[in-house]
Amino acid sequence: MSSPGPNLPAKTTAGAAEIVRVEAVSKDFGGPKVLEEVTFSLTRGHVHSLIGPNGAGKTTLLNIVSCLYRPSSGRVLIDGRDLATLAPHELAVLGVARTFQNLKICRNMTMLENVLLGAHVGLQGGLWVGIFRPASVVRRDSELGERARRLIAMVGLDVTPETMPDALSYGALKRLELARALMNEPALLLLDEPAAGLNPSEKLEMGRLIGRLAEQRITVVLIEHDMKLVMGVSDHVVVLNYGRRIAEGTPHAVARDPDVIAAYLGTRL
Ligand SMILES: Nc1ncnc2c1ncn2[C@@H]1O[C@H](COP(=O)(O)OP(=O)(O)OP(=O)(O)O)[C@@H](O)[C@H]1O
Repeated sequence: MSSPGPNLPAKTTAGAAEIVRVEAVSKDFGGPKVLEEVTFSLTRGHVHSLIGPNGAGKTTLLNIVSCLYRPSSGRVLIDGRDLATLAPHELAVLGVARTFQNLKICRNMTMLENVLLGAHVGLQGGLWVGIFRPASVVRRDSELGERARRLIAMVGLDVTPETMPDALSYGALKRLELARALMNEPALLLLDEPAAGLNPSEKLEMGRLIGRLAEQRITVVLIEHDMKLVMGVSDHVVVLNYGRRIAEGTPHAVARDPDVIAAYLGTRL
């Protein structure tokens, strides 16, 4: 992953490039709407948090932005491309990666192999290339292996990459998932509750890690219930309640928004 060059512009909202636009998105599953006319846009290289009480529609929205669900109406544009025109596998080409609320780790594969699963490389050349492995394929595999090892270290997993997942703590497995999501050098990273189940020091470390990703110009969308983490790491927060966007803005602004305070029944954000 490349570091930002010295000439990269500082993070500003005004005039900064939009990477995602969610336009009047509604969703139902055959019953009442779980998302209703939700509109907002996300700025490249920023950390955006999607918050709201349980059942507000956060994961549904993330599933729409990652092409797992189609909206019932409205549309989502990534880099100006309407997701309705894309097949789900084309999302990786747009540079979108995600992690899930529940761990999706292959227990019978090493950490390294799990991270390598994040590399979207097809079997170019088919079976014969796979069997005879020309120099270009050997070189590609070795570069991917190096990249996976660097990412394992970057997310702070200080054990040999050949370690089996069963030897890792829950917090370490969350970081392993993050390393796998980074394997394809995403421009847009969608994280569904990356800190759920972590202890306070692991949460702090996850927050630092997310901040470092944004420094590398990766746009992060974070669903998170831990308000300390959200307030500490976000440039921009979108608040959903009963499927509607009730507020958006800086963490400071949304924490003082009366509608947001009411939605959280007075809970201090
Ligand atoms: N596949 C589905 N079929 C039917 N209803 C669904 C489906 N997925 C989500 N829902 C409903 O949509 C609503 C919003 O759910 P969603 O998981 O998006 O909320 P959330 O804000 O992510 O909640 P939480 O914070 O508890 O994870 C809920 O009422 C849920 O039951």
